[in-house]
Amino acid sequence: MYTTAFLDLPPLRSAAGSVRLPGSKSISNRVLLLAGLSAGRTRVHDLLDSDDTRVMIEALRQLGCGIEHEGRALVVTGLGGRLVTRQAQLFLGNAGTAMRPLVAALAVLSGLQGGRFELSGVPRMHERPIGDLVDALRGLGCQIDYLGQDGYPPLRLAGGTPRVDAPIRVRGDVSSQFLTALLMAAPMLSSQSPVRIEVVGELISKPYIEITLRLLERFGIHVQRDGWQAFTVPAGSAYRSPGDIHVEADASSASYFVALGAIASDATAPLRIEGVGADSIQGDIRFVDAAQAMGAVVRSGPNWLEVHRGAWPLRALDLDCNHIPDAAMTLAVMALYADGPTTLRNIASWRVKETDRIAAMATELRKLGAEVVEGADFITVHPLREVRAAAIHTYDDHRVAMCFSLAAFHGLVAGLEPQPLRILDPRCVAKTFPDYFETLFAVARAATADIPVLTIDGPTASGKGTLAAEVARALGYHLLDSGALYRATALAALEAGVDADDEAGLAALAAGLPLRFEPDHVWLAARDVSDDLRREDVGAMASRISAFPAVREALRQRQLDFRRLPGLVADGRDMGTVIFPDATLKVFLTASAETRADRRHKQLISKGISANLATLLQDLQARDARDRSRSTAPLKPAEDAQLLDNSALTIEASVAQVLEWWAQRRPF
Ligand SMILES: Nc1ncnc2c1ncn2[C@@H]1O[C@H](COP(=O)(O)OP(=O)(O)OP(=O)(O)O)[C@@H](O)[C@H]1O
Ligand SMILES: Nc1ccn([C@@H]2O[C@H](COP(=O)(O)O)[C@@H](O)[C@H]2O)c(=O)n1
Repeated sequence: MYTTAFLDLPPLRSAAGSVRLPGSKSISNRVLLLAGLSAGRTRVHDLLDSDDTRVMIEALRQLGCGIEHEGRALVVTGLGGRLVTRQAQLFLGNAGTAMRPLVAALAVLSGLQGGRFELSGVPRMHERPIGDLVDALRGLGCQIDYLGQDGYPPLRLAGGTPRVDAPIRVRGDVSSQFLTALLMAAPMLSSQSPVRIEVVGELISKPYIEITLRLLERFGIHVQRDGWQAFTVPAGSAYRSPGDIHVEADASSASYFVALGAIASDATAPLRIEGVGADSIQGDIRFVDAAQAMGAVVRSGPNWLEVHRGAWPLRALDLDCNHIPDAAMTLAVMALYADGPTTLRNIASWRVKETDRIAAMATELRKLGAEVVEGADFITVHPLREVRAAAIHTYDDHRVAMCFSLAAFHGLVAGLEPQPLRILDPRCVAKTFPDYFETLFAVARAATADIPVLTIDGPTASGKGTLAAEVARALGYHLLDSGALYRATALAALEAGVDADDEAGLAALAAGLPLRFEPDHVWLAARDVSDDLRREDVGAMASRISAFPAVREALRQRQLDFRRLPGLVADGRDMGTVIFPDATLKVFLTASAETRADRRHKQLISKGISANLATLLQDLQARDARDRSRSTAPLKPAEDAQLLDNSALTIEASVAQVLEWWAQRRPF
């Protein structure tokens, strides 16, 4: 997951391959609560692991449900209708799918059995209306107090005397989650008589109610329906755990990849989406119809989709999106690639989601250069005719971040000069799809020259590795420690007894090294050699063999292969001069030999390795001399490098300086 302050996306050009999507948020949180209310154990497979499900799991744990991991499944041992904890303060982040159903379930339980529960969330949660649900529950006889502003969380649920002698009435035109919440809680009120719930006003987001009804069925509750206006839970209904239940992949998350295929995949290499398909019970699967109307070519199986571009530019749409409120945001970005203005209607619910999504989408699309018209319940987006480099504000809204990543393909629009795109606070995708950007980068392609590289070269122990790792972390970029390749060759040569003067033998060894890099670890075949690579004898051997042109050539392509989306920070001796001469920023890092010897000395001592400062200074000077004087790729600053002497700088100050130089080269 990207936890950086921003993520820069270079211009993207195509997409191919296969993605497996995380579980549906809507299904995950419904299943968790139903499992928590049922008696016995429910083994939940393919559960979404995200911010919103974590708050639900934590709430269930606080309420006394058993939560255990069994392999990759989560086992919930439910309450069986009996409260074991009568008091709790539950923090539910910004998860509407946790807040609304828990309010209903705990209001009913505390009314029937006594108890006092406080439910709160992040500040935005306290701006998301819940008054219609509270009114319905109060109408039943539940006691609920607002702890902040009337009509909004936080709330206190403090008992009461719930009765179902009259139908429960709830508004359906603000959020369908209110009805979902009541449907999931209703079985607890059905011991004596049926529970009838009547919807006041036009019910929005009906497909989400369909999910609720289907999942209630799986848990033994057979709701009788009167169209979309009234629902009856029969008398004597009781939650029954299905034992095992599988969560299908998230259809709303699939929308980004369906759109990606429509924009950037061709028929010879379509984009394949695993985990959700034609048999999905999620309403957002209907996004596929909208994408097809815009020109996508889609094939599907029960739990997979395959998508590629059909019409280009895409065809403009005028669509009532009430049935796909979440996925419709993706259409707003697809509209940039259409042949005319696209209007998305009946989307008033966008205004009370994680943020005011109509305002957010309009503001950010305009930043890119698009013409946008917004109304109370619609948005019209015109295709891009000009484009600007833009830093997209994401409003702590996962869907804003995910759908705007698709704007990075604007270079595919005829006549547009591609511009970099910045997604601010990319971590917000953790709400439903923590690995969204990693998944995107696994299938998206950019021109190699467009993938930014920042190089840090310099002599031994100048702090290149430390600086490079920190800068890569701040930017969310990949990291290449090129010295590790030379060290691995040296280690393999020492262990195989290859002579330090045998250039051809060393080059052959380098070319065939079974090397694998993981964060903070380097593997040689099945062995973790991270510590061995830092040995002084290995460093000395690396310094000798790195002078051979054939060895350098053997390692060249491996280094180039590190240039992957979204970008690379590379440290070594010749990163800026030879391997990545087109790097966006080249830093040449130095420190006095004494300072460097002292740092290396401390580094070794801290690892429990004894070392002599004078010997270290001598070795280091010898190694510098060898690196500087060799004929191939000698250690020297690139002509366009920024020089940084960090003898008197802290690590933090060095990192800040490099990030400042980087920022100066960015258009944001
Ligand atoms: N600016 C700095 N101030 C103080 N210590 C630093 C600074 N930069 C790095 N160091 C410390 O110096 C030591 C050597 O740093 P590092 O391993 O990053 O150097 P390097 O140039 O990558 O070395 P090598 O070329 O041998 O791989 C580490 O212990 C690191 O914490
Ligand atoms: N791009 C590079 C990186 C390293 N070397 C040589 O490898 C030795 C070990 O490198 P460290 O950065 O891990 O110390 C080093 O002494 C260099 O001789 C290189 O040539 N080019």
